[in-house]
Amino acid sequence: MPMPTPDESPQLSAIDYRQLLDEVGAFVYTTDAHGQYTYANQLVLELLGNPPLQAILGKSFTDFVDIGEAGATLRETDLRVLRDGETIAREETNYIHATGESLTYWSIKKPLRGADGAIVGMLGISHDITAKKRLEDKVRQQKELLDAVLDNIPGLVYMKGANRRFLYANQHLAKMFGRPVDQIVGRLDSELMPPDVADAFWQKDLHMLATGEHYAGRESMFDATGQLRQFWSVVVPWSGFDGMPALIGLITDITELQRLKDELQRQAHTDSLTGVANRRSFFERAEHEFAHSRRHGAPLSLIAVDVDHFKQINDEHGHPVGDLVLQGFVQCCLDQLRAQALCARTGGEEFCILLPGVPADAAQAIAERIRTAVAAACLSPEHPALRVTASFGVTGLGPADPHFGAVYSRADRALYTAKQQGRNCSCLHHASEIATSP
Ligand SMILES: Nc1nc2c(ncn2[C@@H]2O[C@H](COP(=O)(O)OP(=O)(O)OP(=O)(O)O)[C@@H](O)[C@H]2O)c(=O)[nH]1
Repeated sequence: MPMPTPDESPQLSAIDYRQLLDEVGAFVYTTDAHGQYTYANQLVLELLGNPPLQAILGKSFTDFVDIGEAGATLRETDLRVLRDGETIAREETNYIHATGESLTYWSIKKPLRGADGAIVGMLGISHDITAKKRLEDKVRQQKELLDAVLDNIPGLVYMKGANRRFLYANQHLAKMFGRPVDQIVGRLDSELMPPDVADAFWQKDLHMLATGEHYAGRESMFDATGQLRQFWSVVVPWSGFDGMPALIGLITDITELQRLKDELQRQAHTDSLTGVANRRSFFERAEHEFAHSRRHGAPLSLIAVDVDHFKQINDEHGHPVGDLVLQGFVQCCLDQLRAQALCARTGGEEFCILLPGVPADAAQAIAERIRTAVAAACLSPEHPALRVTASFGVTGLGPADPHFGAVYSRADRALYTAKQQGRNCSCLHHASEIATSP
């Protein structure tokens, strides 16, 4: 069917146009050059309180509706249209004092010109976008609220898509990467981390995306300042927007917690006065070394040491000096030992030195070296005349030793012999000697 030409289309009367304008769903009005109504559609009349059209002619919006200070802005805008001929399209929010309502419009105002081009009035079309605006405000507030929660929980939160790109990052994660959030969102994980690290994470991610399983585990990573940090990471698969799979991650920085745990563990294994291993830690490590030497047929020696007449030192110089002597004594021992040796305080003034890989004869030579160094040392600088000696019981692991306790007992007996022999000496008990003697 051929389309009618403009000339053939039915002519609309002024009344028809008015009815049409009442139906457009927007506020439509015209004013004269002074900003006073010359026409208003039904919606405008309803807004003004339903006066007849005749009653509003020659009057302006603010004659009907009190919008307080916003009235000045409104008049200023109208002036720009009526005086300067500008077309203005902008959002306007009017607080209606009578109802306490705040209404927001998207308003277009343009000058109406006469045949000579002079401005004779203004055409205004406004859409009520209050509901849309309220919805936007609500969404914005909810986003701000969510951001406040996610940025203030003490954790690194992110969302990553199945394409390896970050969909969300909170401020803590941004700080860890040393970049603003908008430089993280949309980026590939491999752009933010060393590729091998990103690939290792991605392997885990792939598994979760494929199986829907959750992940929880410890991870470590360098932060933006180059510090190695420890994390507890929990990752949960999510079906995502429009069914696009994604992963939600919550990472807790446990660096400090781990440091405290390590420190507590160190303290639990260390003698607080001398800084060497304590008795419990010594026996744990000794059992381990015993088993290792057995398996590999490697030598293992033990030196049991006791400071001579230590009670006398305490009695003559006081307990604090006794403490200093113990610390100085340990330093003397350590100075003579290699890193593989384990020096431990097993009692008040009793020490043990475990020597993995060292045969008994060589262990006695080490004991002698320590003994000579201790006897020559000044262990308490405030008492230069104070001389300290120690006795040493030495033994090596024997084929018949059923457990480390047997080695320890033999070293202890060797130490007793050294004490019996007048102190400040070392005594070696070979495993074979003990096996043959009752
Ligand atoms: N200053 C100090 N003294 C300690 C500590 N632990 C134990 N002692 C003291 O060490 C002394 C050990 O004395 P004894 O077991 O009689 O041995 P000794 O005097 O060294 O004599 P012999 O071993 O036979 O040469 C005691 O006086 C304990 O009070 C400590 O941490 N600091």
